[in-house]
Parts: sequence; structure tokens; C-alpha cells
Amino acid sequence: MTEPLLSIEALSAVSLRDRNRPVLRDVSLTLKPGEVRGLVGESGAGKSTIAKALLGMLPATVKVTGGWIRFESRDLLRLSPRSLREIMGNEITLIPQDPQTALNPGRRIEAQLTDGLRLKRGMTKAQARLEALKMLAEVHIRDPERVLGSYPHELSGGMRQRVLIAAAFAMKPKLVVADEPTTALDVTVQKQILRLIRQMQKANDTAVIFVTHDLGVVAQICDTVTLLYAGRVIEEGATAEVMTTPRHAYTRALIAAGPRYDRPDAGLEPVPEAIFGQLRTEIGMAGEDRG
Ligand SMILES: Nc1ncnc2c1ncn2[C@@H]1O[C@H](COP(=O)(O)OP(=O)(O)OP(=O)(O)O)[C@@H](O)[C@H]1O
Repeated sequence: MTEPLLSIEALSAVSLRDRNRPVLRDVSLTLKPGEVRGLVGESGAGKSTIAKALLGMLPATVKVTGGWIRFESRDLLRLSPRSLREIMGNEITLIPQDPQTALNPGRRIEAQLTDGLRLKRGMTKAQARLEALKMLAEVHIRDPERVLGSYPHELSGGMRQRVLIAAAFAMKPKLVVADEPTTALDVTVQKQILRLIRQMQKANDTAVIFVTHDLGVVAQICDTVTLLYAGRVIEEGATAEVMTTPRHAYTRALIAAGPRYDRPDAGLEPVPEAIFGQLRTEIGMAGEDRG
């Protein structure tokens, strides 16, 4: 059996901003090298909190109350800031939600792509430029010279996201955390970007944690899925199995509601209110506000 690359064990956290309300409740999941796992759930389910914990970016107002995050043999929650800095941006990287805000508007793409290569891989300016051109070609950017010379506002949203995908894979990381990477893009571009992430992941055999609201996206690109509600794992397993034989009534209702279950305007069946009641009882949320 392959050793897991990542193993989250009984992770619990509370929000200090919100009267110590539980944000994560005993969350466990494992990820093998090269596995693509979807983290799915409605707003407030705790997906981003898990992503931030993996990236060493938990806000001061979220307090971990128990559990471990083992990355290979290291416990990410208890590493020195220096060891964390060595891992983040190198072994674990991020594809962010909004390519617009993730890039520095005042610097050309070349400077933003080559900084890491020069600093972390010790390349000269000329070597880093060549490497950046290669990286852009890998994410199917046709005129990499022009893109390197551009400022972010001169590129489309899809192009900016390609640049960030190139940057995320540039260091040959073991794990990429993709935090709703297509939410800010047009539907047609979304499809291309999903395909690209999957291609890059396969070519490099990188493990990916893919945060999304969208079960349709999970079905398209994730090998495995963990479904969260109010910080609790409700269902998990191989994507094909969960989608065809879901065990929990909530999962069944989400699948029936269609890929965009989070958008009532899509005109699909909403999740019946009774199921939320059942979830709240199971999770032991009596007395907590729903939010
Ligand atoms: N900076 C913060 N400080 C304290 N609590 C927070 C903070 N950010 C989020 N929370 C709380 O953590 C809970 C989970 O939020 P989180 O952002 O992880 O959910 P999510 O599933 O990613 O939702 P979304 O899809 O809306 O991003 C929420 O109840 C929220 O109130």
C-alpha cells in the first residue's frame, strides 16, 4: 500500500470571531501521492479553513483545538515558522481563487514568475527567463514572450489563471491546493482551466486538493471526494462511488439538486429542509446558530 503523502487526523478548530463556534469537527482525510481529492461543501462548510491550514495560512481568529496534519513525516501544525516557509511555495503550492488579486498589478509577469526561480532555485536572470518561457508554453500560452512582458491587467482572466497555474507547478511541488480556481472565470474558460489543471497534475504526478462548491467539477476532475457540512465530514470515498451510490441523504440530495446545488437561481431542486435538520442532529449542533 502506498504511504499517504498527506494525512489530516481528527482536525478540530473553532472561530474566535464567532463565540468559539466549531469550524472543523474531527476532520480526517488522507491523500496519496498523485491523488486529486475534491473538498466540497456549501459556504461555511470549512473547505477554505482546511486549505489555509494546509498552506500554513490560518488566520489568528481561527484556533486549532485538536488534531494533526501530517505531510510525509512532518506535522504541519507544529513546525517552526522557518521549516514551514521552506515547505510552502516549494513542496506545497496554491492555485488561488481570484487570479486578479493574486498577481501584483504593478509588476510585469516576467518579474513575478522569475522571482521564485531565482530565489528558491538559484537561477540567474537569463536562466529564469528561459524557464519561465518554458513554463508558459506548458500551460499552452501561445505567445509567451508577449505575456512575460505584460502587466496583469493586460491579460484576460483565463490567461492570468494560466500564469498562476504555471507558477504553482513550477517548483515541482508534491501537493497543489486549488482553492475554487475557476469561480472567477467564464463558463467556457472554466472548462479549459479544469482540463489544464488535470493535465499539469498528470504530467507531474502531483497530488491536488481541489476546493469547490461544485459537484460537477468534482465529477470531472477528482479521483476522490470529501463532502463537508458545518465542519464535519459527511461522506468520503472514490468520486465514482460517491456519485453513483451515495450513503448519506445529504449527498443524495446534493446530487439530485444538480451540479450547481448552491445556486437556487439555477431552477433545480433545493436540498429539502428536513435533511438539514437531520444533519444538525447528527453533528450535535443543537444550540448553535446555523450560519
Ligand atoms: N478569518 C476568520 N476568523 C474566524 N472565523 C472564520 C474566519 N474565516 C472563516 N471563519 C469561519 O469558519 C467557518 C468556515 O468557513 P470557511 O471559509 O472555511 O468555509 P468554506 O466552506 O470555505 O466556505 P466558502 O465557500 O464560503 O469559502 C465559517 O463559519 C466562518 O464563520
